[in-house]
Amino acid sequence: MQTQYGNKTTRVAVIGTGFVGSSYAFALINQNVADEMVLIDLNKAKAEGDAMDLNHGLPFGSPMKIWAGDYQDCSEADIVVITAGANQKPGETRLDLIEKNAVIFKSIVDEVMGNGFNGIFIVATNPVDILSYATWKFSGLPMERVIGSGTILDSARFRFLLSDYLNLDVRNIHAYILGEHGDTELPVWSQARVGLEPLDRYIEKYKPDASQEDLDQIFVNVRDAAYDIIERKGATHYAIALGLIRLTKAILRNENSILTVSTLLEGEYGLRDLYIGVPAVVNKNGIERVVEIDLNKEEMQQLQESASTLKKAMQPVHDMIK
Ligand SMILES: NC(=O)C1=CN([C@@H]2O[C@H](COP(=O)(O)OP(=O)(O)OC[C@H]3O[C@@H](n4cnc5c(N)ncnc54)[C@H](O)[C@@H]3O)[C@@H](O)[C@H]2O)C=CC1
Ligand SMILES: CC(=O)C(=O)O
Repeated sequence: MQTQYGNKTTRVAVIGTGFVGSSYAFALINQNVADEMVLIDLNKAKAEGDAMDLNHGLPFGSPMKIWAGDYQDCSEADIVVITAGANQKPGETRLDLIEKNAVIFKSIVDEVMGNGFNGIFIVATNPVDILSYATWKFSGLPMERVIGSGTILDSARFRFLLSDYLNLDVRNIHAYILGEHGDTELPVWSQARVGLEPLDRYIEKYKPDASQEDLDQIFVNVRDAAYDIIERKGATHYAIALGLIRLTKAILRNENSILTVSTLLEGEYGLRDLYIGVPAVVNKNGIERVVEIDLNKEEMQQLQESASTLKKAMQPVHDMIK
């Protein structure tokens, strides 16, 4: 296959084949973006079963090599996607998962690096901002090669709910959620656009029955979507899987796409030494650059508060890297 990685065989390793990992794996076989996919899980039988099941679908799709493997297979991987670890139980916050998932991450990242991995990590496990920072620290890789899914999913939810409200194609809604992938995230209303129109102008002209209460509720529904879905079916996995695919493609196809991912800030937005969801250009090198969009005073304040919540919650990781 000819990809942006030239004629080299492209390999994605998925660590953790639970709801999120297996949904991602299923989506990947439909995208014709990687030549090989290796599935790794503590529960080896689950990874083997998934590999068998996915392989049986290949006659209906594009050629690909899929197998259940182990950490040695990461040495040749271009991307390692980590979706392993505990998920939220009803009522649990993402930050509640930090203690157990940080320990799991230490062992996974040590194994991956110990086997000579030299590619790009994509992290999805929660709390994703803190575990992306942990992966960067544990791996010793440059920051541009450790990317968290950040608010990629939240921005998608925001765009979908706005498109539904305005009865428009979601692809014409340009709006970001920034900050923690979690309870302190924030909507960037001041920069939201419909086509080329600022959202408030579009609403003024074409949606006179819109109300501030409706818009506030849209954000609440975005912020609380994980709780609402987990209450109903125990996990969220399809939309994040597609978000992770979007990120995978941006890397393997060298797209230079702007996505709201979790990345290390080194002074941007007045913040440093934490991973948090902001727009960034993603290409074959990973993070090419953070994009600093104009935030109004209230949004900037909310971002600072979100960052400060994350910094406080990072202590278990700092204790592990002392
Ligand atoms: N970033 C985001 O937007 C989203 C993140 N998530 C997060 O993704 C993570 C996974 O969620 P689910 O797939 O629903 O959980 P799950 O419980 O279905 O799957 C987790 C998998 O990780 C495996 N695992 C656990 N420890 C491991 C280890 N040391 N090495 C290898 N594999 C190991 C388990 O055997 C299991 O198969 C959770 O932290 C969840 O909160 C979920 C949805 C969206
Ligand atoms: C579980 C999670 O992080 C989400 O669906 O947003």
